[in-house]
Parts: sequence; C-alpha cells; structure tokens
Amino acid sequence: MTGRLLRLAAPALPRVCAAAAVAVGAELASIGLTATAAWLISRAAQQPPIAALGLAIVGVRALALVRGPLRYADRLLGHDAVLAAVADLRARVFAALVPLAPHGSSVFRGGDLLTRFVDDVDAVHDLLLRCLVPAAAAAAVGTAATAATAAVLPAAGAVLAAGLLAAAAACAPSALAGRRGPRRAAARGAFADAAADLVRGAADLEVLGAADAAVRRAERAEREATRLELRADRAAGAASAAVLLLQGLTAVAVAGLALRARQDGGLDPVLPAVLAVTALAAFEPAAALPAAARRFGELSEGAARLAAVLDAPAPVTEPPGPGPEPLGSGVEVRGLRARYGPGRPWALDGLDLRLEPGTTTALAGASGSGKSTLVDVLLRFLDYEDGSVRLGGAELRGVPGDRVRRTVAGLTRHDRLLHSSVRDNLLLARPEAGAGELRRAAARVRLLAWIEALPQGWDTVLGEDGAAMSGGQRRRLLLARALLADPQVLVLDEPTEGLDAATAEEVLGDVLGAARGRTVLLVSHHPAALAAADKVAVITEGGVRPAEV
Ligand SMILES: Nc1ncnc2c1ncn2[C@@H]1O[C@H](COP(=O)(O)OP(=O)(O)OP(=O)(O)O)[C@@H](O)[C@H]1O
Repeated sequence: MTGRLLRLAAPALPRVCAAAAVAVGAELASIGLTATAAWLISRAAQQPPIAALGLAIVGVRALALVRGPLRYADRLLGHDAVLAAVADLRARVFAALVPLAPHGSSVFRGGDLLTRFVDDVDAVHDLLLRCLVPAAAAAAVGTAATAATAAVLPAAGAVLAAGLLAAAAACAPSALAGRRGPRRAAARGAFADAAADLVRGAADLEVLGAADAAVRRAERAEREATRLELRADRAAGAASAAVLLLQGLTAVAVAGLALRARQDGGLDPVLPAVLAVTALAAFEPAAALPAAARRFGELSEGAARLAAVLDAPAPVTEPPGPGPEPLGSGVEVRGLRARYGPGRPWALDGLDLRLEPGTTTALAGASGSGKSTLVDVLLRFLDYEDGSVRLGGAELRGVPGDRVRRTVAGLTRHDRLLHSSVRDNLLLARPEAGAGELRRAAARVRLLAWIEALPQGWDTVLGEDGAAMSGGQRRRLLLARALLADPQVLVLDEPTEGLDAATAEEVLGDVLGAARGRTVLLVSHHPAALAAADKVAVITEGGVRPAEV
C-alpha cells in the first residue's frame, strides 16, 4: 500500500530526490565540519606552525558556510515539491469523490471521510519528507562516516557500522507500532464522527436530553484514540532512547579502540578525538529514524483508506464517449428497475411513465414507493439496471451525467445551502445572473421581502446548510435556485415541504407559471400541485405502475 502512495506522489519524486541529495550534502557538510574541527583543535594543542593548520581552518570555514544554505535549500526544495504533490493529490481525491456523490459517498461516514481527505492525504507529505528524506540522509551519512573511519582504523569502522545497523534495527518496534495504525485510525475516525455528530446534532441532542450521553460517547472515543496514540508514542520514545544509548556506546567503543591503536603507535595522536566525534556525528541523522519508522508503519493504513476512496465504485457508470445530445425535453420511462446496490431490494421495479414535452406531471405515491429514486435516476445520480429512460430520444445511460444535468435539474432531497451569502447561494445555479433575475427568482418563492429585510440583505451569510433560516425559508431558497437554473426539464421533489398551505399554494402557482413551456416533474401530494398539473401519476403502494387519476 505504501507503494501505492509512492505511485500517487510519482510526479513529485524527481524533485524530492533532488531535495534528498541536498539534505545528504547538508548532513555530510555537518559531519565534515565536526571532524575537521576536532582535528583542528587536537592538532592545535600540539602547537604546530600556523601554516600546518591553514587548510583545516579554511575547511572549517567553508563547511560552516555551505552547511546553512544547504539546509535551507533542502527544506525549500523538499517542501516546495511535497506541498505541490499533496495539493495535487487532494484535488485528485476530491475529483474521485465528485462522481460518488450523493449515493456512492454515503458509504463513508462524514467525519471519517474528512479524516481521509485531510490526514490520509497528508500521509504523502510525511512519506516523502519525514520518511524518505531522513532515511536517505541517515544511510548516506552512515555509509560515508563508516567508510572514512574504516579507512583510518578498520576495527573502529566495523564498530561504527555495527552501532549504526543496531540503531536502524532498534527502530523496527517503532515501525511495527505504526503498523498497528488501523486500530488507531479507526479510533480517530470514531472520535471525529462522534465530534461531528455532537456539533451537527447539538440541537436535537439537547432537546432529547441525550447531550450528556453523546458527550460521554465522544469522550470515550477520545480516550481510546489517546490511549492508542500513547502506546505508539512509547514505542517511538523507546526507539529514540535506544538510538541515543547506541550513539554513546559506539562513540566510547570507537574512542577506546582509537586510543589503544594510538598507544600501540599505529595511529596519529590527533585522530582518536576525530574518530570519536565522527562516530557521534554519524548518529545525528539516525535520531530522526524512530519517528520516521513509526510514521512509515502508519502510512500503509492511510494509503489503504485513500485507495478505498479512489477505487470506490461509482453508483453511476459513465459512457465511454461524449454520447448523443438529448434532442428535446420529453422523457419516456419504460420498465424501469433501480436499486441502491447489488442485492438490495428494488426501489423501482418496472416503472412506466411519460413526461410530454412542455407539460407538468405531478407524481404522487406512498412513502417509500420510489418517487425520489425516480428523480435520482433522471438526474443520473443512480444507475438503472433494467428498462429504458429516454430523454429527448437519447437513452440516459449513454449520455454523460454532466450533460444530462444541463437538461434536467431542479430541487432534490440532496440539495444543500452553502455557508455563504444569499446571493452566492443563488448564483451557484447561474453565475452570470444579474440582480434583476435574482430578485425575480426570490419574489417567485415569496422570499424577496425577507431577504431585503435582513441586516446584510443579499450579503447575509446563511450558516451551514441554511442554519440561520427556517425550514420553509430554506426550501424556498433552494426552489429559487432551481428556478434560476432554468433547465429544459425541471424536477421538483416535494417543493412545498415545510410551507403553510396558503404560501405553498402561492409559491406553486408562481413557480409553475415561471416554468411554463418547460417539462416539469412535480413530486408532491399537495392538492394545489395535483390541481395545477396537466397530468397526475401515482406510484401505487404495492405496485410500480403509475395510474392516471
Ligand atoms: N440512499 C438510499 N440507500 C438505500 N435505500 C434507499 C435510499 N434512498 C431510498 N432508499 C429506499 O428506496 C425505496 C424508495 O425510496 P424513495 O425515497 O425513492 O421513496 P419516496 O417515494 O420518495 O418516499 P418519500 O415519499 O417518503 O420521500 C425505499 O424502500 C427506501 O428505503
């Protein structure tokens, strides 16, 4: 699964490799500086002529000077490449989510989906910057330090290599703790869900007296998530301590070997200090490994969760090509069978219905008889398995969803208001609409006076999904948005829901007046809707055949 993450981040890899090369350069400059400075101090203690120190002094200065810019370049290059990769991946995940909505995305829970969209995408950032770059730097510096030490004193080189390998092995438990990520991710997802329920359902919970229980549930989820986090932190902490211990032991062992070699006369007296500090410095990049190992272990879970979103089956199969252009606004439904997933009961089982161009058809039927399902099929939110749906003569499954929704639009059960101004919410339907058109649409749904009386008028922000509005006002604003879209086939699913009888009648009269000449499907039981329609179809309770009444 981590391989999948790498493939997802593939476009950024060349630049990340460049950043890793610069990071290796910075670490090598750092260890070179430490070793040269140690040599300079030890040699200066012997009070040689100043000329004997000249090269080392220049070396110290040069390494100190290049180290800073290299570190800066490493951060700049790495973050630049990785942030671009993360932004690109987030856009791809979002693009994968769009065709899933509304029915395909409902298999993911809201809070959990947000965690995938934010945390799991950030995993790519961590894989590249916190795992691959530190691992490359540690490996390069370790190899270079071991080779240089072995060239001076082979036994010390062997000890340093063993110490570094042991430090790498000490990170394994941390990586394993990271691999237990599924439980942690599930606990975090459960907490995010509980928190989202608390915020969204605050009013209901308060009214039902269930707020305390919900808070306790969220607290339990938070405690479980924290407990699992702590356990993983302890493993990473133990690995850090082990690396630190190995660093000290290796440096002491290298120093001991070097001192013995010097006593035996086989080593320049200046070199034991150089070898000891080189051994210490060789472990510096390894200090980042425990955290990197833990994160690496966690990543496969994040990658799997992202893959679940990217590979989720779309509830609607799009045709391979652009398909035919619907010619006209007549709709003919024959023997339609549709359901919300394989093996699920049929939501529509053999429906026949004809919407004549330019007429209004009211659709009634018992709750659960499939009215909203028909709306979803007409808008290409749901595929149909059998039968045929022809829009302007074109079979619907052969026309891309976007093109269908340019012809068929309206008010559905999935519509939401955005946390944005009244004006922006209406402009979603037609961005080029002028102030006059907005006012006319608002007047038709009897909302104009209310909007203009608001403190900020058209600029009033409506809150999440119209939280600052009554249910009826919210419905009417959505209806105004549907009218502004002005599609050839206007589908209105329960447009008068939440309105009092008199307002419902007025609004319906005006809306149908404005939609004259369009093909309208009006899902409603309202007597005014049934009276105003050219035709009334009823989906009968046990059956599926619309009856003319
Ligand atoms: N998102 C969904 N996932 C699974 N099943 C669904 C979904 N939406 C509706 N159904 C099922 O499909 C069937 C038809 O539902 P639908 O909402 O189309 O009925 P309806 O006639 O619009 O009902 P109502 O008048 O109560 O809105 C019902 O059995 C319902 O349980």
